[in-house]
Amino acid sequence: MTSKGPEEEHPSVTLFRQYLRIRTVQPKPDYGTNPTLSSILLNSHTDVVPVFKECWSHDPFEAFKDSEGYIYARGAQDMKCISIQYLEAVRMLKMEGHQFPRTIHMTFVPDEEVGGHQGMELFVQRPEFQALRAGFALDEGLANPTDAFTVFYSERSPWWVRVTSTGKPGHGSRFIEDTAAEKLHKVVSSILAFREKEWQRLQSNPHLKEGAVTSVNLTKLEGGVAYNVVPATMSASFDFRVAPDVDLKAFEEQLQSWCQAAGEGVTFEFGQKWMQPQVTPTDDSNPWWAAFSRACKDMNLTLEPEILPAATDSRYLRAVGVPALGFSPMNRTPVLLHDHDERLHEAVFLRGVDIYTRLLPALASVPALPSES
Ligand SMILES: CSCC[C@H](NC=O)C(=O)O
Ligand SMILES: [Zn+2]
Ligand SMILES: [Zn+2]
Repeated sequence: MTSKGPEEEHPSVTLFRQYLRIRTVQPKPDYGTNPTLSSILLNSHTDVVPVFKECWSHDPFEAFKDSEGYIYARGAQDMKCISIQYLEAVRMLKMEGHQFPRTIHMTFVPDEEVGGHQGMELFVQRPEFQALRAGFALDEGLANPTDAFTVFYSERSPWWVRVTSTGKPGHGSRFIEDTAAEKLHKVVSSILAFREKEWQRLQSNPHLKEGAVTSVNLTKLEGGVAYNVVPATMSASFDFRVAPDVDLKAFEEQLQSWCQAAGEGVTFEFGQKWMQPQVTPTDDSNPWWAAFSRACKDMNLTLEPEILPAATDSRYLRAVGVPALGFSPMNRTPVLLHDHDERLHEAVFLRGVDIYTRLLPALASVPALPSES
């Protein structure tokens, strides 16, 4: 039992012996890092979105691997792949005995898919978060079907808006004026006309990517009690995703004026209203970007920097001053997050581990910033 050679040694014993080799001797313990420098935060969320099981080729929680190597599961792209890739890359680097000036932290947070309000939004306000001293963060991005890799340096601001219209009720057989439905229809038309304008702007400019324009969808209509009763109130809910260069105050005034123009008794409320869009600079003035893009270049990876159309926990990190990049190392992969048959090829997954084993040393070795010296 005790005389086994190294190849047979119990992994717990190996880990114990590795730990013993780190010279954490007081009064100058070598904790393996330069604790005066800010750290690298590798963030991932553990929750996934629901499934329509009957629309899947395989049980979405079985992680079935087909004969070609595609792994089918909810979370295969969003974002259980990345959680394990971080862990595997860090494990490899530790196994090879690497140490870097900056500490690498990993966070596995809940509730991203429902807005992060009980997750990252709270966490960034906690002393435990401050204690991590994060200087830079990596978080999720999206797959890219081409050879290139997409990297997200900002996100659109989610604004969930419910417009409520009130008007004259009455019998369904009559020509009633000033009804809730008629006024709601006007607001819906104004907002959908704006949607069309943004869509055309996106279509007509090949340099613009989806995240650079504002999108909106009508996602809910509520109201009414019976065919022959004109209701006194009706509402429409919209999912706006506001581009980061939009003047948010002016945009809110625009919403106000669409409602006003529809008539009396039309109001709106927010279900979600993000007011702190931030952009992580993607030029060499940002040393984190310089290290990230240089490491990618060294691996011959083509990067496509974009604004994320949706919202992730990166917005909370950026809002408290931690520059963040959204990066899911999945090229040649269709974007299947939240979709039926979400899947990832095992070779793409494994390459992602390799990519992180190159990225992490580069990021964790960024020299002291002017603010850190
Ligand atoms: C705006 S809170 C919801 C966050 C959600 N994130 C991922 O899909 C999204 O709808 O973008
Ligand atoms: Zn996600
Ligand atoms: Zn998601």
